[in-house]
Order: sequence, then C-alpha cells, then structure tokens
Amino acid sequence: MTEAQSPAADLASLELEAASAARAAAAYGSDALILCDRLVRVYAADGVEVQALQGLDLLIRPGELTAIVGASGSGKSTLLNILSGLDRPTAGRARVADHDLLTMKGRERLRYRRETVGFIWQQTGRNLLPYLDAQENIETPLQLAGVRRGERRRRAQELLELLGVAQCAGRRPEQLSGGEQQRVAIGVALANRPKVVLADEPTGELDTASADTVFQALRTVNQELGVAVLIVTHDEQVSGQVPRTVQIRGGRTSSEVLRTEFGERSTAQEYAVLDRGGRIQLPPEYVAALNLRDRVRLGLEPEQITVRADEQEPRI
Ligand SMILES: Nc1ncnc2c1ncn2[C@@H]1O[C@H](COP(=O)(O)OP(=O)(O)OP(=O)(O)O)[C@@H](O)[C@H]1O
Repeated sequence: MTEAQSPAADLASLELEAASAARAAAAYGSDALILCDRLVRVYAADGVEVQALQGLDLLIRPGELTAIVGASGSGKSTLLNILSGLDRPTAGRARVADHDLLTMKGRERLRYRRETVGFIWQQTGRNLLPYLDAQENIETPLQLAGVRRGERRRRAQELLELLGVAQCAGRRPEQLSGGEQQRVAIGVALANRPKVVLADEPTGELDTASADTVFQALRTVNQELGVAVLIVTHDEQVSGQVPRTVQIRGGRTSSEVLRTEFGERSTAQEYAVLDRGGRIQLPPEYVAALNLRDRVRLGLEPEQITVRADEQEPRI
C-alpha cells in the first residue's frame, strides 16, 4: 500500500513538474535558426475547416541546406508561407532568428520580410519586376532598405557574378531564359543579406539542365554565404543532393533522410521523426504490409521497440 501524500506535497510536486516542463519547452530549439513547435494552421473557407498544419515540429540550424518534400496538399506551401511572414499560424510556436511569427506585427513583419528572409516562387514571372533589368531588380530591395546607390550597385554586381548571370545585368526578364530568371530571383532574395532563403518549387517550371543550374546556384549561395536554404521540391534530383530532406505528411513532419556524401559515394539514412509528444507516423506501406489498424501491440526490447498487429482483434 502506498502512503497518501499531503495536499501541500502534491502541490509542490505539481509545481516542480510544471517548472521542468516550462524549462524543457524554453530549451527546445534554443540554438535553432528556425523553430516550429507544434505548429497549427487551420483555414476556414465557406464554413469548412481545413487543417493544413497539424502540430508540425521542425528545427533548422543556421547555414543548413534542407529540402522539404511531401505529397500534394501535405502542407509544404503553408509552412513556407508562414516562415516567409506572408501568413500567420493559428497556434503553436514559430520563431525565425528571434522573430516570433505569431505575435510579429506591422513594422516588424515588414522588416522581417525585407531583411531576415528571402523568398523565391516557382513561377518565374512572379519573382521579378518585368520593366526592370536584372541589375535593377536586385537593387530594388536594397533601395527599399535605404542602401546608397554606389553600394547597391556593388552588391547587385557581386550577386550577379556569384550566381553566374553577370552577363544578364542589363536585360529585362523577358530577355532571360527561365533558369537565368530564377538565378536573378535568388539575387533579389539575397540582396539584403537574409539569414534564410525559402524557395517554393524553384525548379518546377524548368527543364532538367536549367533546373540543375538553379539548384547549383542555391548550393553555392548556401556554401559561400553561409545562408540557410529551405527548398520545397518534388524534384528528386534536388532532394537527392542535399544533406537533409524532411518529409511532410498530413501537416506534420513524418520522416527525414540525412545524407553524408554525394555523387557515387552517397550514403543516405532514413529516420522517422519522433515528435515532442512521443508520436511517430508509421509509413503507410508499413501499415498496409501488416494490415495494421485501430490498435497495435507495442513491445519494449533492450535495443528496439516493436509494433505488432493486434491478433485478438477480429478481422473483417
Ligand atoms: N487559402 C486556403 N484556404 C483553404 N484551404 C487551403 C488554403 N491554402 C491551402 N489550403 C489547403 O491546405 C492544405 C495544404 O495545402 P498546401 O498548399 O500547403 O499543400 P502543399 O503540400 O504545398 O501542396 P502542393 O504540393 O500541391 O503545392 C490543402 O488541403 C489545401 O487544399
């Protein structure tokens, strides 16, 4: 028989637990550049609710190059729109470089979008102003940030050079190929030295060769400028060449692939993501292979946890 604790002792132990939970929450991702903690985004359209993000956890360190993959409708663009400051989460925590994306308002949001993040859309026509040439397009965000003319010019030329499109400086978007437009768009995104560049299917409208030059440009930017790059992509050529690929399923991060080397000596290891509530998502093919449903039996063994079908459950 256990001895009943006094109410005061109960309260003290509850307070200790609460304090330790608060410390753990504060410590989670404290060294990350991007933190998403149980992020939720619910859209309400015509009285119907769509839960686009359902408690998504994600940490990105400064200078990481990461691909985000997932089926259509899994929540990738929703996540990127939130991280870019265009959209607001419904609940949870989202922080990028000390900016709280839930509470951030007016001026801070504008400064955040101008200086902390750079964004590249899939549609080449959406990234550049059609009546300005490549150089002027890159100078525009610098001008908005109040940078002087000489410095604007120097910065734009330096970026055009780095991205391999110096010869395009005086051409307007319609005089550039799709791949060149996207590389100039990377220049626009980088103009104000952001900490992170977000790219939503940046190679989606391009042929394989142009897609490769755009991806290589993003890689150069990541390596030479140390800026974190997050690319949403369906392109396996891209996701197969980054150190980290995060898979989103049903509005949550479900698995990750980490690669240590590239090319012929490439090694890749796939991991399931264990969220902060101890949940993992089983891959649908595993669930189908064992015909798992409703309830499963878990077993703890010295070095592994097993998941078995519930044999007592009558199957129809
Ligand atoms: N503005 C909106 N209003 C209502 N529902 C929306 C809105 N935007 C997205 N959704 C819904 O939210 C879910 C996630 O959409 P999201 O665009 O983030 O997916 P995705 O993974 O980027 O898909 P895709 O690969 O097709 O671009 C989908 O069910 C989508 O229909």
